[in-house]
Amino acid sequence: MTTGDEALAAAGVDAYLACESRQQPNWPDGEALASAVAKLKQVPPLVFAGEADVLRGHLAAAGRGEAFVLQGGDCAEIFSEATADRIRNKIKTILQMAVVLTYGASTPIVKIGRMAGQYAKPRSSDLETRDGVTLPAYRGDIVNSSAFTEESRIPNPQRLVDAYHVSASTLNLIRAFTTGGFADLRRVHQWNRGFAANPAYAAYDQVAGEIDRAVRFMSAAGGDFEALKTVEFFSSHEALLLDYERALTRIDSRSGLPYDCSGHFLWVGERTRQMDGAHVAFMSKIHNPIGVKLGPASTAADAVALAERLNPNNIPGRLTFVARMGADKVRNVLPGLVEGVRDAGVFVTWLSDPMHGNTFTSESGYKTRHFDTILDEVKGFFDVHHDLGTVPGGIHVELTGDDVTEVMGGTAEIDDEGLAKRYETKVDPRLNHEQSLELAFLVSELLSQREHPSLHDLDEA
Ligand SMILES: O=C[C@H](O)[C@H](O)COP(=O)(O)O
Ligand SMILES: C=C(OP(=O)(O)O)C(=O)O
Ligand SMILES: [Mn+2]
Repeated sequence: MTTGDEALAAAGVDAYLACESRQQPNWPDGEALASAVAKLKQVPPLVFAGEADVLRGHLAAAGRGEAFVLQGGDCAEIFSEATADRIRNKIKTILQMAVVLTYGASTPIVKIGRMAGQYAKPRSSDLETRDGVTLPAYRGDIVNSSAFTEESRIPNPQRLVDAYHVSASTLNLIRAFTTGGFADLRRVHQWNRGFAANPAYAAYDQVAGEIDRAVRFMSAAGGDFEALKTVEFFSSHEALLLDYERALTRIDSRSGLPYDCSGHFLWVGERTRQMDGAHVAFMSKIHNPIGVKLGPASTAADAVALAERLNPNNIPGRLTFVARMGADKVRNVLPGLVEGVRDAGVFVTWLSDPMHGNTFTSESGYKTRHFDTILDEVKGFFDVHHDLGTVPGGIHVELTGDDVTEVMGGTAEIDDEGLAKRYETKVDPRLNHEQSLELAFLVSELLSQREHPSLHDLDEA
């Protein structure tokens, strides 16, 4: 055992091993798994604990309404798609959305990618059947391959190590794009102008024009555009494979506390958030800002118990709840949860995931979602917070920067037939580039209706 392992064990990080761990692969080769885990315990961390602390502060601000979170990216990242073009398109889309949202929110936008680590997928079934042939389900590139052959579906521990390296190269490019000039506000704004200039998207031209005037005003008033050439961008993924997450956990040299250095922000999924389960046990010991997905069956008691367990010291920004209720349930189920948490006096940042409660199979057999339902769930989320006087802290969406056809609707009116054109996702349907921007313009409008601190208040702060 290495010294690092001893220190982590002493910090209680291994207590999760005594709990039931759902959604883990059946690795057929225990020795190969042990060897992969041993390698991962030696590699450099992907993120620095200090960066995770900075993000915690931003999430706390979002929980108070002083910032707004945009978390987005693939449902399942794919190793072979970690190319410069695809990563650039995704970053570009998120940056474009962020500029539009900044205008509506009049607050900073906290940008978090479901990127550089989103490789493990929980599944509703262990098996998949096609044309009478049944094989183990695809569980994400970190476990097996999506190709429908017996060989491809065998969990291969070498993939844990591959996931680390692909995450490292993705993160490297993200850091380059966001600090090397690509993210310059004026450049991103010009991309948005291009989008809104398309007659099909004329509905957004007025807001794009207002942003244009705001940018010109800043320029005339001597605004510091140099500072707006770089942006902060954080990485996140579902902490599903505990062998991987544990192997990338390190003791922070500054504080002596354990951080999971596979990403800045990690979340527990709807299928693995049991109070007595291994995921909650593991997450309770790491010091990153963390999230928990809450589906429509969640109760206020569940939410409060999770908050007390995962954030016993009630540290602002430590815990984010990501509500994924479904458009038809958000207005009925979410108020009880938000009220329960508020009345218990626990600090939580609330995000809306309008994707996962709104999935259905189209007549032609595609797993899809409809743009209108996605927007309706976000609206419901804002309504609930408005009625309770609480804070809608951000959105969590599945998107890609490419022109795929996976989600129905939007101005381009993708219909069932249209889904076949470019349906590429290996798990859940993603908003394409244009649908993502549309959503940003529409959410920006909702944000602009929120109460804003007056400039006078900002002065006093
Ligand atoms: O991304 C979320 C889940 O992994 C996904 O929705 C599960 O999908 P399934 O029902 O196809 O397994
Ligand atoms: C698995 C996911 O979501 P949930 O846990 O909310 O189903 C996901 O975010 O891809
Ligand atoms: Mn998904």
